[in-house]
Amino acid sequence: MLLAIDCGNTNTVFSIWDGEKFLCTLRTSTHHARTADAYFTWFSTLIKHYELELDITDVIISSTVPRVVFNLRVFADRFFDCRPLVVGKPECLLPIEPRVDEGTLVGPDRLVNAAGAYDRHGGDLIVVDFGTATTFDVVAADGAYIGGVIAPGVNLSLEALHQAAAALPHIDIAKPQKVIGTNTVACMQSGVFWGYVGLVREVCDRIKAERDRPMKVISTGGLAPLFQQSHALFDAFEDDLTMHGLTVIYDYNKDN
Ligand SMILES: Nc1ncnc2c1ncn2[C@@H]1O[C@H](COP(=O)(O)OP(=O)(O)O)[C@@H](O)[C@H]1O
Ligand SMILES: CC(C)(COP(=O)(O)O)[C@@H](O)C(=O)NCCC(=O)O
Ligand SMILES: [K+]
Repeated sequence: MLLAIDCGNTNTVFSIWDGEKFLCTLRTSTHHARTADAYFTWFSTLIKHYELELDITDVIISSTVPRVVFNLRVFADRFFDCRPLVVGKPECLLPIEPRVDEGTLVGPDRLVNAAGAYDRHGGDLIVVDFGTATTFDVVAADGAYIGGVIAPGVNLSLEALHQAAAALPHIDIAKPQKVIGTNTVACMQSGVFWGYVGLVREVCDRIKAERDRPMKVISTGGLAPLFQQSHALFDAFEDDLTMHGLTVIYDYNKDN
């Protein structure tokens, strides 16, 4: 049984894969100072709720936060007696190497998204991941990650407004009914929500024009559901795309 760990800048997600399906998914906030023992306390307490027969033999980790990897490695070693595969490290093979500028360290989450999306949809894709940052990962016809776009995340944009302007409150994102806000909160939500709809449309159109071919657009990430119904931006929404990519990379390493 595989424990797949996807650590983003905001949230860390653990999923258990039995070779055919995910048995359960647990989410906690990302803290670089969390120890291996603290991970285990949290994990073992929560997992009881699912009443599963667990036999975890392997662990794979993708982390956009380099500092958490040490404690997750200790966690895997101490409690599951295994050496985890860490995406982005030389010993973790990728089904196909990224084609980017030499010396570029691509976020492992983006490599994982590319692998997961290619496995499900084939090539010529754009994966839009609404996480801490909003990333666009471009996948070529052969499945290679060939670059993309990094924009500030939705919540980060709202937080930046609040931090920089004395009269703007801390608010949560929501889809506004109208564009013209008639109060401060509605104005902020409109700017960020409709601004992102425009951002996604413009960036995807330009990527397709630059690649000069039709491309499928897949959305994922914590805030993707909010944009799912918005004006046919996406061909598919897959909230488990990163987790699926981790199982694809794990299988590839087992076989090679
Ligand atoms: N179900 C949800 N509803 C509202 N906001 C969410 C939800 N899940 C995640 N978020 C928010 O979406 C943002 C991105 O979350 P996530 O995709 O987990 O980020 P990351 O992968 O970068 O850690 C965060 O600001 C988080 O607070
Ligand atoms: C762009 C990111 C911050 C997105 O991370 P996330 O929103 O998932 O926490 C992450 O993929 C990253 O740190 N990338 C490194 C730079 C690059 O991918 O080119
Ligand atoms: K992201």
